[in-house]
Amino acid sequence: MSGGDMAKPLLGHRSTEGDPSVVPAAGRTIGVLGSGDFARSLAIRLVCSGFKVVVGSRNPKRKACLFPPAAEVTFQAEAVKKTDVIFVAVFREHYSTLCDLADVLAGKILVDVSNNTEINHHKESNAEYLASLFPACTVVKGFNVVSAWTLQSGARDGNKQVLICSNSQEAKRTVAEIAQVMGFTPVDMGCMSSAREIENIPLRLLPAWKIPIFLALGLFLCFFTYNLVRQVIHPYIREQKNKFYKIPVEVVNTTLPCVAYVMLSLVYLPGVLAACLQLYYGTKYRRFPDWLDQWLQHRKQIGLLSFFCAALHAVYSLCLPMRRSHRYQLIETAVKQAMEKKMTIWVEEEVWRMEIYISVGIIALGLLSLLAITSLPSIANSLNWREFSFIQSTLGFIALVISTLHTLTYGWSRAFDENQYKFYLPPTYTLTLLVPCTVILAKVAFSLPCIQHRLLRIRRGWEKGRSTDFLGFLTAKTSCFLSVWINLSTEL
Ligand SMILES: Cc1cc2nc3c(=O)[nH]c(=O)nc-3n(C[C@H](O)[C@H](O)[C@H](O)COP(=O)(O)OP(=O)(O)OC[C@H]3O[C@@H](n4cnc5c(N)ncnc54)[C@H](O)[C@@H]3O)c2cc1C
Ligand SMILES: NC(=O)C1=CN([C@@H]2O[C@H](COP(=O)(O)OP(=O)(O)OC[C@H]3O[C@@H](n4cnc5c(N)ncnc54)[C@H](OP(=O)(O)O)[C@@H]3O)[C@@H](O)[C@H]2O)C=CC1
Ligand code: HEM
Ligand SMILES: [Cu+2]
Ligand SMILES: [Fe+3]
Repeated sequence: MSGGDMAKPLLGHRSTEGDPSVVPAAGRTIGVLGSGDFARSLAIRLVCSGFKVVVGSRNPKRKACLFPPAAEVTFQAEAVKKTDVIFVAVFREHYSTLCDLADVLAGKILVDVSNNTEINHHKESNAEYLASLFPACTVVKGFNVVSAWTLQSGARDGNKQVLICSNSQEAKRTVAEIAQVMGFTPVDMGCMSSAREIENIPLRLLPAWKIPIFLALGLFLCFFTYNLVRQVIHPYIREQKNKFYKIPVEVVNTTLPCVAYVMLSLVYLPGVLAACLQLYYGTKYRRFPDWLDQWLQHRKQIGLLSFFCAALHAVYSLCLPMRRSHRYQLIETAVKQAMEKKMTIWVEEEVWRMEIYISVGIIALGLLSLLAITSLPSIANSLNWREFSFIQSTLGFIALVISTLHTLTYGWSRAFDENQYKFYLPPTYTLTLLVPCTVILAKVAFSLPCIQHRLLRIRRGWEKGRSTDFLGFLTAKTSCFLSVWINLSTEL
Protein backbone atom coordinates (compact mmCIF):
# COMPACT_ATOMS: atom_id res chain seq x y z
CA MET A 1 0.00 0.00 0.00
CA SER A 2 2.82 2.39 0.80
CA GLY A 3 5.12 3.72 -1.89
CA GLY A 4 4.12 2.82 -5.43
CA ASP A 5 3.36 5.15 -8.28
CA MET A 6 1.06 7.33 -6.20
CA ALA A 7 3.97 8.50 -4.09
CA LYS A 8 4.01 11.80 -5.93
CA PRO A 9 4.05 14.96 -3.91
CA LEU A 10 1.63 17.68 -4.97
CA LEU A 11 4.26 20.39 -4.75
CA GLY A 12 7.53 20.02 -6.59
CA HIS A 13 10.73 19.69 -4.59
CA ARG A 14 12.63 22.90 -4.08
CA SER A 15 15.63 22.87 -6.31
CA THR A 16 18.81 22.61 -4.25
CA GLU A 17 20.55 20.22 -6.57
CA GLY A 18 23.59 22.48 -6.93
CA ASP A 19 24.71 21.89 -3.36
CA PRO A 20 24.71 18.23 -2.30
CA SER A 21 25.62 19.05 1.33
CA VAL A 22 22.26 20.78 1.89
CA VAL A 23 19.35 18.47 2.55
CA PRO A 24 16.47 20.42 1.04
CA ALA A 25 13.66 20.98 3.53
CA ALA A 26 11.10 19.65 1.09
CA GLY A 27 12.18 16.20 -0.03
CA ARG A 28 13.65 15.17 3.27
CA THR A 29 12.11 12.30 5.19
CA ILE A 30 9.99 13.14 8.21
CA GLY A 31 8.87 10.63 10.80
CA VAL A 32 5.54 10.64 12.59
CA LEU A 33 4.93 8.51 15.68
CA GLY A 34 1.26 7.65 16.21
CA SER A 35 -1.56 7.11 13.77
CA GLY A 36 -4.36 9.18 15.27
CA ASP A 37 -6.16 12.26 13.98
CA PHE A 38 -3.23 14.56 14.35
CA ALA A 39 -0.72 12.10 12.89
CA ARG A 40 -2.93 11.53 9.87
CA SER A 41 -3.54 15.21 9.15
CA LEU A 42 0.14 15.95 9.65
CA ALA A 43 1.15 13.17 7.25
CA ILE A 44 -1.26 14.39 4.59
CA ARG A 45 0.04 17.91 4.89
CA LEU A 46 3.68 16.83 4.83
CA VAL A 47 3.14 14.71 1.72
CA CYS A 48 1.35 17.59 0.00
CA SER A 49 4.27 19.87 0.82
CA GLY A 50 6.76 17.57 -0.84
CA PHE A 51 8.18 15.64 2.12
CA LYS A 52 8.69 11.90 2.34
CA VAL A 53 6.76 10.61 5.33
CA VAL A 54 7.30 7.51 7.46
CA VAL A 55 4.65 6.79 10.05
CA GLY A 56 5.53 4.65 13.05
CA SER A 57 2.61 2.72 14.48
CA ARG A 58 2.23 -0.14 16.94
CA ASN A 59 -0.08 -1.74 14.40
CA PRO A 60 0.99 -0.62 10.91
CA LYS A 61 -1.02 -3.19 8.95
CA ARG A 62 -4.33 -2.02 10.32
CA LYS A 63 -3.55 1.70 10.18
CA ALA A 64 -1.91 1.94 6.76
CA CYS A 65 -5.18 2.37 4.88
CA LEU A 66 -5.89 5.58 6.85
CA PHE A 67 -2.87 7.33 5.36
CA PRO A 68 -2.22 8.66 1.87
CA PRO A 69 -0.48 6.06 -0.27
CA ALA A 70 2.59 8.27 -0.52
CA ALA A 71 3.21 7.89 3.20
CA GLU A 72 5.00 4.79 4.39
CA VAL A 73 3.38 3.20 7.43
CA THR A 74 5.54 0.82 9.39
CA PHE A 75 6.52 -0.26 12.91
CA GLN A 76 7.70 2.43 15.30
CA ALA A 77 11.34 1.29 15.38
CA GLU A 78 11.50 0.89 11.60
CA ALA A 79 10.12 4.36 11.01
CA VAL A 80 12.44 6.02 13.48
CA LYS A 81 15.50 4.50 11.83
CA LYS A 82 14.67 6.15 8.49
CA THR A 83 14.61 9.75 9.60
CA ASP A 84 16.21 12.43 11.79
CA VAL A 85 13.11 14.49 12.52
CA ILE A 86 10.23 12.78 14.28
CA PHE A 87 6.88 14.28 15.21
CA VAL A 88 5.55 12.61 18.35
CA ALA A 89 1.78 12.60 17.75
CA VAL A 90 1.02 10.61 20.87
CA PHE A 91 -0.60 11.77 24.10
CA ARG A 92 1.68 12.64 27.02
CA GLU A 93 0.23 9.78 29.04
CA HIS A 94 1.75 7.34 26.56
CA TYR A 95 5.20 8.90 26.19
CA SER A 96 6.68 6.36 28.59
CA THR A 97 5.58 3.50 26.30
CA LEU A 98 8.02 4.86 23.73
CA CYS A 99 11.00 4.27 26.01
CA ASP A 100 11.93 1.04 24.18
CA LEU A 101 12.83 3.26 21.23
CA ALA A 102 15.41 5.25 23.21
CA ASP A 103 18.38 3.67 21.45
CA VAL A 104 17.14 4.26 17.88
CA LEU A 105 15.95 7.73 18.78
CA ALA A 106 19.31 8.86 20.17
CA GLY A 107 20.66 12.00 18.48
CA LYS A 108 17.45 12.79 16.61
CA ILE A 109 15.05 15.71 16.75
CA LEU A 110 11.72 15.00 18.47
CA VAL A 111 8.88 17.43 17.87
CA ASP A 112 6.40 17.54 20.73
CA VAL A 113 2.97 18.55 19.37
CA SER A 114 0.94 17.70 22.45
CA ASN A 115 -1.68 19.71 24.27
CA ASN A 116 -3.09 19.46 27.76
CA THR A 117 -6.66 19.33 28.92
CA GLU A 118 -6.18 21.92 31.66
CA ILE A 119 -3.96 24.94 32.13
CA ASN A 120 -0.81 23.95 34.08
CA HIS A 121 -2.14 20.42 34.59
CA HIS A 122 1.30 18.88 35.15
CA LYS A 123 4.30 20.20 37.05
CA GLU A 124 6.54 20.32 33.98
CA SER A 125 5.48 20.97 30.39
CA ASN A 126 4.88 17.96 28.15
CA ALA A 127 7.90 18.88 26.04
CA GLU A 128 10.20 19.04 29.06
CA TYR A 129 8.83 15.71 30.23
CA LEU A 130 9.57 14.19 26.82
CA ALA A 131 13.09 15.65 26.95
CA SER A 132 13.64 14.09 30.38
CA LEU A 133 12.56 10.68 29.03
CA PHE A 134 14.93 10.93 26.06
CA PRO A 135 18.01 12.83 27.21
CA ALA A 136 19.92 11.80 24.07
CA CYS A 137 17.39 13.56 21.80
CA THR A 138 16.81 17.19 20.98
CA VAL A 139 13.22 18.16 21.72
CA VAL A 140 11.41 20.98 19.91
CA LYS A 141 7.98 22.16 21.01
CA GLY A 142 5.68 23.17 18.19
CA PHE A 143 2.53 22.74 16.09
CA ASN A 144 0.27 22.26 19.11
CA VAL A 145 -1.49 25.56 18.34
CA VAL A 146 -2.77 24.27 14.99
CA SER A 147 -5.60 21.77 14.94
CA ALA A 148 -5.73 18.58 12.94
CA TRP A 149 -8.42 20.35 10.94
CA THR A 150 -6.16 23.30 10.04
CA LEU A 151 -3.45 20.89 8.97
CA GLN A 152 -5.79 19.18 6.56
CA SER A 153 -7.67 22.15 5.19
CA GLY A 154 -4.51 24.14 4.69
CA ALA A 155 -3.34 27.29 6.40
CA ARG A 156 -5.49 29.36 4.05
CA ASP A 157 -8.12 29.81 6.67
CA GLY A 158 -7.44 29.60 10.34
CA ASN A 159 -4.32 30.58 12.15
CA LYS A 160 -1.11 30.47 10.17
CA GLN A 161 1.26 30.87 13.09
CA VAL A 162 3.14 27.94 14.54
CA LEU A 163 4.87 28.71 17.83
CA ILE A 164 8.18 26.93 18.27
CA CYS A 165 10.66 26.68 21.14
CA SER A 166 13.71 24.56 21.91
CA ASN A 167 17.06 24.72 23.65
CA SER A 168 18.81 23.91 20.38
CA GLN A 169 18.94 26.71 17.82
CA GLU A 170 19.88 24.19 15.15
CA ALA A 171 16.88 21.93 15.77
CA LYS A 172 14.58 24.90 16.04
CA ARG A 173 15.75 26.16 12.64
CA THR A 174 15.13 22.74 11.06
CA VAL A 175 11.58 22.55 12.41
CA ALA A 176 10.89 26.18 11.49
CA GLU A 177 11.95 25.42 7.94
CA ILE A 178 9.60 22.45 7.77
CA ALA A 179 6.76 24.60 9.08
CA GLN A 180 7.50 27.21 6.45
CA VAL A 181 7.46 24.70 3.59
CA MET A 182 4.11 23.46 4.93
CA GLY A 183 2.74 26.98 4.54
CA PHE A 184 2.84 28.06 8.16
CA THR A 185 4.57 31.03 9.75
CA PRO A 186 6.97 29.81 12.42
CA VAL A 187 7.29 32.07 15.45
CA ASP A 188 10.41 31.64 17.59
CA MET A 189 9.34 31.58 21.24
CA GLY A 190 12.83 31.08 22.64
CA CYS A 191 14.08 28.22 24.75
CA MET A 192 12.37 25.19 26.26
CA SER A 193 11.08 27.05 29.31
CA SER A 194 8.48 28.68 26.99
CA ALA A 195 6.94 25.26 26.31
CA ARG A 196 4.47 25.56 29.16
CA GLU A 197 3.25 28.91 27.88
CA ILE A 198 2.87 27.50 24.36
CA GLU A 199 0.95 24.51 25.71
CA ASN A 200 -1.42 26.78 27.60
CA ILE A 201 -2.32 28.90 24.57
CA PRO A 202 -4.85 26.54 22.92
CA LEU A 203 -6.62 26.20 26.27
CA ARG A 204 -7.29 29.91 26.66
CA LEU A 205 -10.63 30.89 25.23
CA LEU A 206 -10.57 34.35 23.62
CA PRO A 207 -8.11 35.80 26.16
CA ALA A 208 -8.28 39.40 24.96
CA TRP A 209 -12.06 39.30 24.94
CA LYS A 210 -12.70 38.16 28.49
CA ILE A 211 -12.72 41.56 30.21
CA PRO A 212 -14.60 43.38 27.40
CA ILE A 213 -17.26 40.67 27.29
CA PHE A 214 -17.76 40.79 31.05
CA LEU A 215 -17.92 44.57 30.83
CA ALA A 216 -20.60 44.37 28.14
CA LEU A 217 -22.59 41.75 30.07
CA GLY A 218 -22.32 43.77 33.28
CA LEU A 219 -23.53 46.95 31.60
CA PHE A 220 -26.30 45.02 29.88
CA LEU A 221 -27.53 43.59 33.17
CA CYS A 222 -27.47 46.96 34.94
CA PHE A 223 -29.30 48.81 32.17
CA PHE A 224 -31.72 45.93 31.63
CA THR A 225 -32.74 45.92 35.29
CA TYR A 226 -33.05 49.70 35.31
CA ASN A 227 -35.23 49.70 32.19
CA LEU A 228 -37.29 46.80 33.45
CA VAL A 229 -38.11 48.71 36.61
CA ARG A 230 -38.99 51.86 34.69
CA GLN A 231 -40.93 50.37 31.79
CA VAL A 232 -42.56 47.28 33.29
CA ILE A 233 -42.44 47.11 37.09
CA HIS A 234 -43.44 50.75 37.65
CA PRO A 235 -46.67 50.62 35.60
CA TYR A 236 -47.47 47.26 37.18
CA ILE A 237 -47.12 48.48 40.75
CA ARG A 238 -48.42 52.03 40.38
CA GLU A 239 -51.25 51.52 37.89
CA GLN A 240 -51.74 47.72 37.85
CA LYS A 241 -51.02 47.82 34.11
CA ASN A 242 -49.65 44.74 32.41
CA LYS A 243 -46.70 45.88 30.30
CA PHE A 244 -44.77 42.62 30.32
CA TYR A 245 -45.03 42.37 26.54
CA LYS A 246 -42.38 45.11 26.41
CA ILE A 247 -39.62 42.87 27.72
CA PRO A 248 -38.47 41.06 24.54
CA VAL A 249 -38.26 44.08 22.24
CA GLU A 250 -38.72 47.45 23.90
CA VAL A 251 -36.73 46.85 27.09
CA VAL A 252 -33.99 45.12 25.12
CA ASN A 253 -33.96 47.93 22.58
CA THR A 254 -33.55 50.51 25.32
CA THR A 255 -30.78 48.45 26.89
CA LEU A 256 -28.70 47.63 23.79
CA PRO A 257 -28.16 51.20 22.58
CA CYS A 258 -27.21 52.28 26.09
CA VAL A 259 -24.58 49.54 26.29
CA ALA A 260 -23.33 50.43 22.78
CA TYR A 261 -23.14 54.12 23.59
CA VAL A 262 -21.41 53.77 26.96
CA MET A 263 -18.95 51.19 25.59
CA LEU A 264 -18.13 53.52 22.71
CA SER A 265 -17.28 56.28 25.15
CA LEU A 266 -15.18 53.80 27.17
CA VAL A 267 -13.07 53.29 24.02
CA TYR A 268 -12.09 56.97 23.99
CA LEU A 269 -11.95 57.61 27.74
CA PRO A 270 -8.57 55.89 28.35
CA GLY A 271 -6.94 58.04 25.64
CA VAL A 272 -8.20 61.10 27.51
CA LEU A 273 -6.96 59.77 30.86
CA ALA A 274 -3.59 58.98 29.28
CA ALA A 275 -3.33 62.54 27.99
CA CYS A 276 -4.28 63.87 31.44
CA LEU A 277 -1.53 61.81 33.05
CA GLN A 278 1.00 62.95 30.47
CA LEU A 279 0.07 66.55 31.13
CA TYR A 280 0.22 65.98 34.85
CA TYR A 281 3.57 64.15 34.82
CA GLY A 282 4.91 66.57 32.23
CA THR A 283 6.56 63.71 30.34
CA LYS A 284 5.61 60.79 28.15
CA TYR A 285 8.36 58.60 29.54
CA ARG A 286 6.63 57.67 32.76
CA ARG A 287 4.71 54.38 32.67
CA PHE A 288 0.93 54.46 32.98
CA PRO A 289 -0.63 52.54 35.85
CA ASP A 290 -1.38 48.90 35.01
CA TRP A 291 -5.15 49.29 34.90
CA LEU A 292 -4.82 52.05 32.31
CA ASP A 293 -2.36 49.99 30.26
CA GLN A 294 -4.80 47.07 30.27
CA TRP A 295 -7.67 49.34 29.34
CA LEU A 296 -5.75 50.90 26.44
CA GLN A 297 -4.98 47.43 25.13
CA HIS A 298 -8.61 46.28 25.22
CA ARG A 299 -10.04 49.21 23.26
CA LYS A 300 -10.37 47.26 20.04
CA GLN A 301 -12.50 44.57 21.65
CA ILE A 302 -14.59 47.09 23.58
CA GLY A 303 -15.15 49.00 20.34
CA LEU A 304 -16.17 45.94 18.38
CA LEU A 305 -18.62 44.89 21.09
CA SER A 306 -20.04 48.39 21.05
CA PHE A 307 -20.51 48.08 17.29
CA PHE A 308 -22.19 44.71 17.74
CA CYS A 309 -24.73 46.15 20.22
CA ALA A 310 -25.33 49.20 18.02
CA ALA A 311 -26.00 46.99 15.00
CA LEU A 312 -28.48 44.91 16.99
CA HIS A 313 -30.11 48.12 18.22
CA ALA A 314 -30.55 49.29 14.63
CA VAL A 315 -32.25 46.06 13.59
CA TYR A 316 -34.50 46.12 16.67
CA SER A 317 -35.41 49.73 15.93
CA LEU A 318 -36.34 48.93 12.34
CA CYS A 319 -38.65 46.20 13.62
CA LEU A 320 -40.48 48.41 16.15
CA PRO A 321 -43.38 49.37 13.81
CA MET A 322 -43.72 45.76 12.64
CA ARG A 323 -45.11 44.53 15.93
CA ARG A 324 -48.73 43.68 16.61
CA SER A 325 -48.71 45.73 19.83
CA HIS A 326 -47.75 48.75 17.77
CA ARG A 327 -50.59 48.15 15.32
CA TYR A 328 -53.17 47.85 18.13
CA GLN A 329 -51.91 51.04 19.70
CA LEU A 330 -52.21 52.87 16.37
CA ILE A 331 -55.78 51.72 15.86
CA GLU A 332 -56.73 52.57 19.43
CA THR A 333 -55.35 56.06 19.01
CA ALA A 334 -57.22 56.45 15.75
CA VAL A 335 -60.49 55.34 17.30
CA LYS A 336 -60.00 57.64 20.28
CA GLN A 337 -59.42 60.52 17.94
CA ALA A 338 -62.48 59.78 15.88
CA MET A 339 -64.57 59.78 19.06
CA GLU A 340 -63.10 63.10 20.08
CA LYS A 341 -63.64 64.37 16.52
CA LYS A 342 -60.00 65.51 16.30
CA MET A 343 -58.73 65.72 12.74
CA THR A 344 -55.02 65.94 13.12
CA ILE A 345 -52.44 64.86 15.66
CA TRP A 346 -49.46 66.07 13.69
CA VAL A 347 -46.93 67.71 16.03
CA GLU A 348 -44.32 69.45 13.97
CA GLU A 349 -41.67 69.33 16.69
CA GLU A 350 -42.06 65.60 17.27
CA VAL A 351 -41.86 64.90 13.56
CA TRP A 352 -38.61 66.81 13.16
CA ARG A 353 -37.12 65.32 16.27
CA MET A 354 -37.63 61.78 15.02
CA GLU A 355 -36.52 62.48 11.44
CA ILE A 356 -33.30 63.93 12.81
CA TYR A 357 -32.47 61.32 15.42
CA ILE A 358 -33.07 58.43 13.02
CA SER A 359 -30.94 59.99 10.32
CA VAL A 360 -28.16 60.82 12.76
CA GLY A 361 -28.29 57.31 14.24
CA ILE A 362 -27.82 55.79 10.79
CA ILE A 363 -24.79 57.99 10.13
CA ALA A 364 -23.26 56.99 13.47
CA LEU A 365 -23.77 53.32 12.69
CA GLY A 366 -22.23 53.85 9.26
CA LEU A 367 -19.10 55.34 10.79
CA LEU A 368 -18.86 52.52 13.33
CA SER A 369 -19.13 49.99 10.49
CA LEU A 370 -16.18 51.68 8.84
CA LEU A 371 -14.16 51.29 12.06
CA ALA A 372 -15.20 47.68 12.37
CA ILE A 373 -14.25 46.91 8.77
CA THR A 374 -10.82 48.52 9.09
CA SER A 375 -10.11 46.43 12.17
CA LEU A 376 -10.08 43.29 10.00
CA PRO A 377 -6.37 42.43 9.63
CA SER A 378 -6.47 42.15 5.84
CA ILE A 379 -7.93 45.65 5.52
CA ALA A 380 -5.81 47.15 8.31
CA ASN A 381 -2.73 45.87 6.48
CA SER A 382 -3.71 47.71 3.32
CA LEU A 383 -3.86 51.05 5.16
CA ASN A 384 -0.83 53.00 6.25
CA TRP A 385 -0.46 54.06 9.84
CA ARG A 386 -1.90 57.56 9.28
CA GLU A 387 -4.96 56.29 7.46
CA PHE A 388 -5.63 53.68 10.12
CA SER A 389 -5.25 56.10 13.00
CA PHE A 390 -7.38 58.72 11.21
CA ILE A 391 -10.22 56.24 10.87
CA GLN A 392 -9.84 54.76 14.34
CA SER A 393 -9.08 57.89 16.29
CA THR A 394 -10.75 60.76 14.39
CA LEU A 395 -13.71 59.08 12.69
CA GLY A 396 -14.32 56.99 15.80
CA PHE A 397 -14.50 60.12 17.92
CA ILE A 398 -16.82 61.73 15.37
CA ALA A 399 -19.02 58.62 15.65
CA LEU A 400 -19.14 59.22 19.40
CA VAL A 401 -20.17 62.86 18.87
CA ILE A 402 -22.85 61.87 16.36
CA SER A 403 -24.16 59.14 18.68
CA THR A 404 -24.43 61.83 21.33
CA LEU A 405 -26.49 63.99 18.95
CA HIS A 406 -28.67 60.94 18.25
CA THR A 407 -29.22 60.35 21.94
CA LEU A 408 -29.84 64.03 22.71
CA THR A 409 -32.36 64.50 19.88
CA TYR A 410 -34.06 61.27 20.91
CA GLY A 411 -34.23 62.36 24.54
CA TRP A 412 -35.05 66.00 23.80
CA SER A 413 -36.83 67.66 26.71
CA ARG A 414 -37.83 64.45 28.39
CA ALA A 415 -35.24 64.86 31.11
CA PHE A 416 -37.21 67.90 32.34
CA ASP A 417 -40.61 66.16 32.29
CA GLU A 418 -41.74 65.10 35.76
CA ASN A 419 -43.82 62.19 34.40
CA GLN A 420 -40.66 60.57 33.12
CA TYR A 421 -39.29 60.05 36.61
CA LYS A 422 -40.57 56.58 37.55
CA PHE A 423 -39.78 55.89 41.20
CA TYR A 424 -37.65 59.06 40.95
CA LEU A 425 -35.50 57.26 38.34
CA PRO A 426 -34.57 59.58 35.45
CA PRO A 427 -34.94 58.40 31.82
CA THR A 428 -32.20 55.95 30.88
CA TYR A 429 -30.64 58.10 28.20
CA THR A 430 -29.75 60.82 30.73
CA LEU A 431 -27.60 58.30 32.61
CA THR A 432 -25.78 57.20 29.47
CA LEU A 433 -24.82 60.77 28.57
CA LEU A 434 -22.50 61.15 31.56
CA VAL A 435 -19.30 59.44 30.37
CA PRO A 436 -19.58 60.33 26.65
CA CYS A 437 -20.08 64.00 27.41
CA THR A 438 -17.12 63.99 29.76
CA VAL A 439 -14.97 62.45 27.03
CA ILE A 440 -16.17 64.97 24.45
CA LEU A 441 -15.61 67.94 26.77
CA ALA A 442 -12.14 66.69 27.64
CA LYS A 443 -11.25 66.26 23.96
CA VAL A 444 -12.49 69.80 23.31
CA ALA A 445 -10.38 71.06 26.20
CA PHE A 446 -7.32 69.27 24.78
CA SER A 447 -7.86 70.96 21.45
CA LEU A 448 -7.52 74.44 23.04
CA PRO A 449 -4.33 75.77 21.46
CA CYS A 450 -2.52 76.18 24.73
CA ILE A 451 -3.07 72.65 26.02
CA GLN A 452 -2.70 71.06 22.61
CA HIS A 453 0.63 72.78 22.19
CA ARG A 454 1.93 71.42 25.47
CA LEU A 455 0.57 67.92 24.83
CA LEU A 456 2.21 67.82 21.43
CA ARG A 457 5.51 68.95 22.93
CA ILE A 458 5.32 66.22 25.56
CA ARG A 459 4.55 63.63 22.91
CA ARG A 460 7.55 64.76 20.92
CA GLY A 461 9.74 64.05 23.93
CA TRP A 462 9.78 67.36 25.80
CA GLU A 463 9.90 67.04 29.61
CA LYS A 464 8.76 69.33 32.39
CA GLY A 465 11.54 70.81 34.47
CA ARG A 466 14.06 70.62 31.65
CA SER A 467 13.02 74.01 30.25
CA THR A 468 11.56 76.77 32.38
CA ASP A 469 10.31 79.59 30.20
CA PHE A 470 7.50 81.74 31.51
CA LEU A 471 5.00 80.52 28.90
CA GLY A 472 5.74 76.93 29.82
CA PHE A 473 5.11 77.79 33.46
CA LEU A 474 1.76 79.38 32.63
CA THR A 475 0.56 76.47 30.53
CA ALA A 476 1.72 74.04 33.17
CA LYS A 477 -0.52 75.78 35.69
CA THR A 478 -3.54 75.91 33.36
CA SER A 479 -3.28 72.34 32.22
CA CYS A 480 -2.65 71.10 35.73
CA PHE A 481 -5.85 72.78 36.84
CA LEU A 482 -7.69 71.41 33.80
CA SER A 483 -6.45 67.87 34.20
CA VAL A 484 -7.51 67.86 37.83
CA TRP A 485 -10.91 69.17 36.79
CA ILE A 486 -11.24 66.54 34.07
CA ASN A 487 -10.19 63.77 36.40
CA LEU A 488 -12.74 64.93 38.92
CA SER A 489 -15.54 65.12 36.41
CA THR A 490 -14.79 61.63 35.10
CA GLU A 491 -14.88 60.25 38.60
CA LEU A 492 -18.23 61.85 39.33
C1 LIG B 1 -15.91 49.41 15.82
C2 LIG B 1 -14.55 49.66 16.41
C3 LIG B 1 -13.43 48.95 15.95
C4 LIG B 1 -12.17 49.20 16.48
N1 LIG B 1 -11.09 48.51 16.00
C5 LIG B 1 -9.85 48.76 16.47
C6 LIG B 1 -8.72 48.11 15.94
O1 LIG B 1 -8.84 47.32 15.03
N2 LIG B 1 -7.49 48.37 16.46
C7 LIG B 1 -7.34 49.26 17.47
O2 LIG B 1 -6.21 49.48 17.92
N3 LIG B 1 -8.39 49.91 18.01
C8 LIG B 1 -9.64 49.67 17.53
N4 LIG B 1 -10.72 50.32 18.07
C9 LIG B 1 -10.52 51.20 19.25
C10 LIG B 1 -10.24 52.67 18.92
O3 LIG B 1 -10.83 53.06 17.72
C11 LIG B 1 -8.75 52.98 18.84
O4 LIG B 1 -8.12 52.52 19.98
C12 LIG B 1 -8.54 54.49 18.69
O5 LIG B 1 -7.26 54.69 18.16
C13 LIG B 1 -8.64 55.23 19.96
O6 LIG B 1 -8.45 56.57 19.66
P1 LIG B 1 -7.94 57.65 20.70
O7 LIG B 1 -7.84 58.90 19.95
O8 LIG B 1 -8.79 57.63 21.91
O9 LIG B 1 -6.56 57.11 21.22
P2 LIG B 1 -5.15 57.09 20.54
O10 LIG B 1 -5.26 57.05 19.05
O11 LIG B 1 -4.40 56.00 21.21
O12 LIG B 1 -4.48 58.44 20.95
C14 LIG B 1 -4.92 59.32 21.95
C15 LIG B 1 -4.41 60.68 21.63
O13 LIG B 1 -3.03 60.66 21.78
C16 LIG B 1 -2.39 61.00 20.59
N5 LIG B 1 -1.20 60.12 20.56
C17 LIG B 1 -1.12 58.83 20.97
N6 LIG B 1 0.10 58.35 20.88
C18 LIG B 1 0.86 59.34 20.39
C19 LIG B 1 2.24 59.46 20.07
N7 LIG B 1 3.09 58.45 20.24
N8 LIG B 1 2.69 60.62 19.57
C20 LIG B 1 1.83 61.67 19.37
N9 LIG B 1 0.53 61.62 19.67
C21 LIG B 1 0.04 60.47 20.17
C22 LIG B 1 -3.38 60.81 19.46
O14 LIG B 1 -3.20 61.71 18.43
C23 LIG B 1 -4.68 61.09 20.18
O15 LIG B 1 -5.01 62.43 20.17
C24 LIG B 1 -12.01 50.12 17.54
C25 LIG B 1 -13.12 50.83 17.99
C26 LIG B 1 -14.38 50.64 17.44
C27 LIG B 1 -15.55 51.42 17.95
N1 LIG C 1 -6.20 16.27 17.29
C1 LIG C 1 -5.79 17.52 17.25
O1 LIG C 1 -6.44 18.40 16.64
C2 LIG C 1 -4.53 17.95 17.96
C3 LIG C 1 -3.75 17.03 18.65
N2 LIG C 1 -2.58 17.42 19.26
C4 LIG C 1 -1.75 16.46 19.99
O2 LIG C 1 -1.39 15.38 19.16
C5 LIG C 1 -1.26 14.21 19.92
C6 LIG C 1 -2.08 13.11 19.29
O3 LIG C 1 -3.43 13.53 19.25
P1 LIG C 1 -4.54 12.77 18.39
O4 LIG C 1 -3.93 12.36 17.10
O5 LIG C 1 -5.72 13.62 18.35
O6 LIG C 1 -4.82 11.49 19.30
P2 LIG C 1 -5.30 10.00 18.90
O7 LIG C 1 -5.81 9.37 20.12
O8 LIG C 1 -6.18 10.10 17.71
O9 LIG C 1 -3.94 9.31 18.45
C7 LIG C 1 -2.95 8.95 19.37
C8 LIG C 1 -2.07 7.92 18.73
O10 LIG C 1 -1.01 7.60 19.62
C9 LIG C 1 -0.48 6.34 19.26
N3 LIG C 1 0.05 5.67 20.44
C10 LIG C 1 1.34 5.35 20.63
N4 LIG C 1 1.52 4.73 21.80
C11 LIG C 1 0.31 4.61 22.36
C12 LIG C 1 -0.16 4.03 23.57
N5 LIG C 1 0.65 3.44 24.44
N6 LIG C 1 -1.48 4.07 23.83
C13 LIG C 1 -2.34 4.66 22.96
N7 LIG C 1 -1.93 5.23 21.81
C14 LIG C 1 -0.64 5.21 21.51
C15 LIG C 1 -1.62 5.58 18.62
O11 LIG C 1 -1.17 5.17 17.34
P3 LIG C 1 -0.78 3.63 17.06
O12 LIG C 1 -1.89 2.81 17.59
O13 LIG C 1 -0.65 3.57 15.57
O14 LIG C 1 0.53 3.41 17.74
C16 LIG C 1 -2.74 6.60 18.46
O15 LIG C 1 -3.31 6.59 17.19
C17 LIG C 1 -1.69 14.56 21.34
O16 LIG C 1 -0.57 14.80 22.14
C18 LIG C 1 -2.47 15.84 21.16
O17 LIG C 1 -2.41 16.67 22.30
C19 LIG C 1 -2.16 18.72 19.17
C20 LIG C 1 -2.88 19.65 18.49
C21 LIG C 1 -4.13 19.36 17.87
C1 HEM D 1 -29.29 52.61 11.96
C2 HEM D 1 -28.95 53.21 13.06
C3 HEM D 1 -29.87 53.56 14.22
C4 HEM D 1 -31.24 53.63 14.28
C5 HEM D 1 -32.26 53.38 13.18
C6 HEM D 1 -31.56 54.01 15.63
C7 HEM D 1 -32.86 54.19 16.10
C8 HEM D 1 -33.20 54.49 17.39
C9 HEM D 1 -34.52 54.55 17.89
C10 HEM D 1 -35.78 54.29 17.08
C11 HEM D 1 -34.43 54.87 19.21
C12 HEM D 1 -35.60 55.03 20.17
C13 HEM D 1 -35.88 53.71 20.78
C14 HEM D 1 -37.13 53.72 21.58
O1 HEM D 1 -38.13 54.26 21.07
O2 HEM D 1 -37.12 53.16 22.68
C15 HEM D 1 -33.06 55.02 19.56
C16 HEM D 1 -32.58 55.33 20.80
C17 HEM D 1 -31.24 55.33 21.15
N1 HEM D 1 -30.19 55.06 20.31
FE1 HEM D 1 -30.30 54.62 18.35
N2 HEM D 1 -30.42 54.14 16.37
C18 HEM D 1 -29.36 53.89 15.54
C19 HEM D 1 -28.01 53.89 15.88
C20 HEM D 1 -27.52 54.16 17.15
C21 HEM D 1 -26.12 54.17 17.49
C22 HEM D 1 -24.97 53.90 16.54
C23 HEM D 1 -26.06 54.47 18.83
C24 HEM D 1 -24.84 54.61 19.74
C25 HEM D 1 -23.78 53.90 19.72
C26 HEM D 1 -27.41 54.64 19.32
C27 HEM D 1 -27.75 54.96 20.61
C28 HEM D 1 -29.02 55.15 21.05
C29 HEM D 1 -29.35 55.51 22.41
C30 HEM D 1 -28.35 55.67 23.56
C31 HEM D 1 -30.74 55.61 22.49
C32 HEM D 1 -31.57 55.98 23.72
C33 HEM D 1 -32.09 54.73 24.37
C34 HEM D 1 -33.04 55.05 25.51
O3 HEM D 1 -32.60 55.55 26.54
O4 HEM D 1 -34.22 54.78 25.34
N3 HEM D 1 -28.27 54.44 18.27
N4 HEM D 1 -32.31 54.78 18.42
CU1 LIG E 1 1.20 77.02 24.99
FE1 LIG F 1 -2.58 14.01 33.26
